[in-house]
Amino acid sequence: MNEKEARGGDGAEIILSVKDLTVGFGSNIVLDKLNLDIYRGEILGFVGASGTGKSVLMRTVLRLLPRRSGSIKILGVEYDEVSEEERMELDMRLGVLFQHGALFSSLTVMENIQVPMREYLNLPQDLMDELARLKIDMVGLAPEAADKFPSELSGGMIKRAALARALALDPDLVFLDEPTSGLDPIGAAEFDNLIAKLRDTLGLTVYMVTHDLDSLFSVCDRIAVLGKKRVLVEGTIEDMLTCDDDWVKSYFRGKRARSIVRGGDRKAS
Ligand SMILES: Nc1ncnc2c1ncn2[C@@H]1O[C@H](COP(=O)(O)OP(=O)(O)OP(=O)(O)O)[C@@H](O)[C@H]1O
Repeated sequence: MNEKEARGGDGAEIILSVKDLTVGFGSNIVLDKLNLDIYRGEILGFVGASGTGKSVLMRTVLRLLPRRSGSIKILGVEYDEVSEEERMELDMRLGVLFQHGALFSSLTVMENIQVPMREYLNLPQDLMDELARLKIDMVGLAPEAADKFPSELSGGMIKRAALARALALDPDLVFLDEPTSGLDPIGAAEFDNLIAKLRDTLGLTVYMVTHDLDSLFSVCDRIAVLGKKRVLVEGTIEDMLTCDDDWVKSYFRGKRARSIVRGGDRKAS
């Protein structure tokens, strides 16, 4: 299957397709024949109870963990079936923001953003500086942030710097692991707005593991729920609100969720 053939039923291009994926550690099977498609340009929110395997899935897709069986296709291409050179090209189309930012503490923001550039591209230093400055601006950081070390940044600035690094190679698909955790509600809402803006302006596809109900209600186009070692339900927030599964019901219709829905109603009226 090539890039153009990787399309869903409604014609949307499938950018990531996971089929019958099984991952385990010893006798602990974490994911069992899991299926998931992500469409170009969407923001997919990925939720599930703690310990259900959200990080394991993300790490397996990124080839940081081995799988027992199943297939993972990026833009219709199976990683295992391509040459080393093509694999590097695929890797360049993926950006990752790990939980807590995971910036190199001994490097400045500018140097952190240039790490993927050094790894994958052979560019002169002044061009890398210019590109890094563009990314810094793109994520809403002040130009002075370029020369700061992670220890000199606030939590929100660290997330933005890590996002700038994830965007360093202009990826098609970015993975965000709990991007708003640790931010106050205003910082979290600003970060959500930034993600939505980048999706709209760059055509990014976003895979966001999150526990943040505000993010799920405000920016996610589609939500997938992980449970019982597979994707239990997927759909829009409206689908989640009418779903009969007990965990989905308590998560999306619990007290915290109801206050968000009521808040939305108030804003709308
Ligand atoms: N490297 C590993 N070796 C052995 N077991 C692991 C490893 N990584 C994860 N697991 C196990 O896989 C299961 C799923 O873990 P995972 O971190 O993916 O959960 P999660 O859904 O991301 O949880 P949380 O929401 O708390 O971050 C857990 O039982 C965990 O102990």
